[in-house]
Amino acid sequence: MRVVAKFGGTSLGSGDRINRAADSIAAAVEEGHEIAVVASAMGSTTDDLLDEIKFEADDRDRAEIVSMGERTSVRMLKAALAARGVDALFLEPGADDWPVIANDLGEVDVEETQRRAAKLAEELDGVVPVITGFLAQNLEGEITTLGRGGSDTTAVMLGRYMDADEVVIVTDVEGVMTGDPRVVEGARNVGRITVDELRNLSFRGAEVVAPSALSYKDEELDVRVVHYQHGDLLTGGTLIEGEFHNLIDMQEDPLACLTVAGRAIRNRPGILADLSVALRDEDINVDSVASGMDSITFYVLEEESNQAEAVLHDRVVADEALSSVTVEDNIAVIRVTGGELPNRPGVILEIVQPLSEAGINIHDVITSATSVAIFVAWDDREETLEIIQNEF
Ligand SMILES: Nc1ncnc2c1ncn2[C@@H]1O[C@H](COP(=O)(O)OP(=O)(O)O)[C@@H](O)[C@H]1O
Ligand SMILES: N[C@@H](CC(=O)OP(=O)(O)O)C(=O)O
Repeated sequence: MRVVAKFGGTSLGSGDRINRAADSIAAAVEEGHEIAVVASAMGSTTDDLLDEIKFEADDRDRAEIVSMGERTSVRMLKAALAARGVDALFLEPGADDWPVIANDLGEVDVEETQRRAAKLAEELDGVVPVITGFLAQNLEGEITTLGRGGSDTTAVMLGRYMDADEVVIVTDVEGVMTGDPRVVEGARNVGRITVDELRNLSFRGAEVVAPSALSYKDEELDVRVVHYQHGDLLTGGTLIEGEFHNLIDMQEDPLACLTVAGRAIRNRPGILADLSVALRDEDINVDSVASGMDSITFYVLEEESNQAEAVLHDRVVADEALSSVTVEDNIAVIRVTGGELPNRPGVILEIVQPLSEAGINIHDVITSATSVAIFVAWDDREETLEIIQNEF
């Protein structure tokens, strides 16, 4: 099996941990696997280096300084592997075989990186390359970085472009857990999770795998998260499944929008739950909810609109602090999911501006960490879809 194993800062945080990392790599090589290693800076080295820049330094100097973290780790790990009789070499920007090319903003040159990674893969041949994570080289040959947490991106991207079977992210937790074990008690390993689910979580603070790394995951590439104490790179931990979806998707059937207004919405805890339970009890599936100060809007399939209206009307009649329910049919929703949406300043404007120029009335915009849903009239859906497709 061809494996890219990424060791995070925590798994290389001391000489003892580097020995442990080298043992696990040596064991996998011994079992006959082809291994490429991606190494982060030891422990908190990146933060420590950045903290010591107490002077004006341009981006180039900062990248040079911060790169010393990863450049130290790969030398340590390569030497630890050599001490175990493993034939290894270290790779950093500037090396002949260096694979990761990006501009000074950290945007990867996909074509060039793919070409170089494929070449590196051909040359694996019994030698373990230990590659600096997080670092890239621009087309002028200068050092740049992929941004904080970028070693995960190095690993998953190289895993994909080197045609690896598996990427293993070695860190200080058993895997992806039900919550951050540093914060919640009793967190347990989820065992399996889809890449889209994890990407949502990682955009919202679960730093176990960087979100930009997950964009490179495709169906064929397994990504596993394991604890550095586990010892075996190829079993256990959490398996991240599926393919990252970057898509523009139009709901096939028309929706109806039901809006409930009343003062209860502003000041009564549990009102959203009450209304949701009433709909659930009638088996009505809610597509989306948009909550304002004085009203709540539920989007449901249009074919369920009459039933939903009756349910909500019963609640309004029974509750003095609710005033009215109203329905609009013939609504379409177009969702833009994935990509670098959350990192793209002005992304909502990029969508709504051309729609407004085309005279399309936007019914609602609902955003999440990794998606934007645009609600428009059913008759405007084709034109809206076309405009959004042109924008992305
Ligand atoms: N749901 C979660 N599952 C696992 N770890 C999580 C989760 N949410 C947050 N974390 C945190 O992510 C940390 C691992 O990420 P990070 O510190 O970046 O590791 P590394 O140095 O190996 O890259 C864990 O120590 C844990 O506190
Ligand atoms: N060392 C870099 C890159 C990185 O990915 O680190 P880690 O794997 O420890 O999260 C950083 O701190 O941003």
